[in-house]
Amino acid sequence: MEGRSSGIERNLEDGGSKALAPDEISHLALDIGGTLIKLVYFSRNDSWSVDDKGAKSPKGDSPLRVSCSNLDYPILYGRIHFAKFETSKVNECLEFIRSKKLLHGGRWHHEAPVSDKNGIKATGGGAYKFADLFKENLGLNLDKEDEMDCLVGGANFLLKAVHHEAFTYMDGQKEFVQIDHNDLYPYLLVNIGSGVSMLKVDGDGKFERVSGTNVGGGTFWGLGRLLTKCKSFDELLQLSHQGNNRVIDMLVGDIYGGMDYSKFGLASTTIASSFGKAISENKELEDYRPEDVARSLLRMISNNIGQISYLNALRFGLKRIFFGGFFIRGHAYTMDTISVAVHFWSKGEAKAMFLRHEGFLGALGAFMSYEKNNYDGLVVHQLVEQVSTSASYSGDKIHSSLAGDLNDNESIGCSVYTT
Ligand SMILES: Nc1ncnc2c1ncn2[C@@H]1O[C@H](COP(=O)(O)OP(=O)(O)OP(=O)(O)O)[C@@H](O)[C@H]1O
Ligand SMILES: CC(C)(CO)[C@@H](O)C(=O)NCCC(=O)O
Repeated sequence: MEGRSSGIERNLEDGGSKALAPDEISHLALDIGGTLIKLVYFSRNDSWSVDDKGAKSPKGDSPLRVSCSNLDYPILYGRIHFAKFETSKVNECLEFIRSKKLLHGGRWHHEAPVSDKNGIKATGGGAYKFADLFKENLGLNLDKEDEMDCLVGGANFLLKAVHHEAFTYMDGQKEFVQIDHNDLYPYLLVNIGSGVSMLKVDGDGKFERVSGTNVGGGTFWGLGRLLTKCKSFDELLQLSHQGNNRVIDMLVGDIYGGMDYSKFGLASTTIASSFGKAISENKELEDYRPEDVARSLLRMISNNIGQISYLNALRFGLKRIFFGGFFIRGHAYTMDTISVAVHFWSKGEAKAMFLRHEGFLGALGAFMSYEKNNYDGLVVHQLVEQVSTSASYSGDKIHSSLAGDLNDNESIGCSVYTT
């Protein structure tokens, strides 16, 4: 995973490697998962400002203020930035935070209580596992937020605040979904990370973790690495593009002599048994093309997750299923497989939807949880624009990111106020 093995940052407004002045950066939040660390922070930017109607005004301090609980706060303009790192290379994350001076930024208006000095919001299992490492290396206290709370907080925030966040994907067609804020709940949130969590979401902070499966993104990457000798997740995904799963999967037609099993709606092309052909042929792993193995594996795991998701949606009578987590990576074949599985099993009743900021739900939830504090809370007042550039960070170099990977080249322009 050359160039991507280090931190990957989206849309560096300052041109990339230059660290922003410390007081321009704040509200750093982390989601430290089993495979990836996701990092989100706000950078203040006075080079543009936007009024309530979305009109831009010239550089300078904003005259706008917002009233909240009888208090008056100045509105600040800037961007929410996203970055990710491999958890196994946590030191690169530490170095990124250090080199970009992310931890000194921040407290604009109030002095934080002494106990909270140098504290940042963090979620995911790594917030526990790496607490000492962050403390020893950066002097940083990880203020732990529950990972499911954060997933739901992040998903609700994105669905309500970001235009064109959710979309369907079927037969190569991507269609953005208009979210009706008054008719968002209930929905099923399926987060496909290393493992998979399924949550029934009924409102802000109102949810239940209804299911999960250990066959998730970690399974795809782990098994795929062993079977194909791929060196990176992106390479494995790329391989799967070129593969043909029918070489390894046993299809209904293979069993039925080329015919459909139409009595039960099973077309001859339906997979009857993932990897099923590998038992009947006198072949070793080396005799299969890694492309075909990668394709079968991706199909097997996506299908399985789609099916379990459908069953859980059925359990609770949910029609909308939103999929997040970095397993998806905006990858057409993955989304198509999940969509077809949901469509097939629900007979078109349930809809699979995907999120543009799929992998950052937890980190955004942790970021939004600053708002809950009664000091130094950050309230996103308005999301203004969506700008894409093709920049990624590795050490102090900028690389261009993978084409089509929405999460690798974005930050969100926004106005905020701090309470
Ligand atoms: N660059 C990458 N390197 C490794 N895995 C990747 C990469 N990009 C996407 N993935 C996939 O994303 C998965 C991790 O997704 P995500 O970051 O959402 O979960 P996590 O937070 O690490 O896991 P968990 O929530 O289970 O602790 C990996 O298991 C892999 O399938
Ligand atoms: C353990 C977590 C929550 C860690 O993020 C995740 O990897 C997961 O949901 N795994 C699936 C566990 C299960 O429900 O079988």
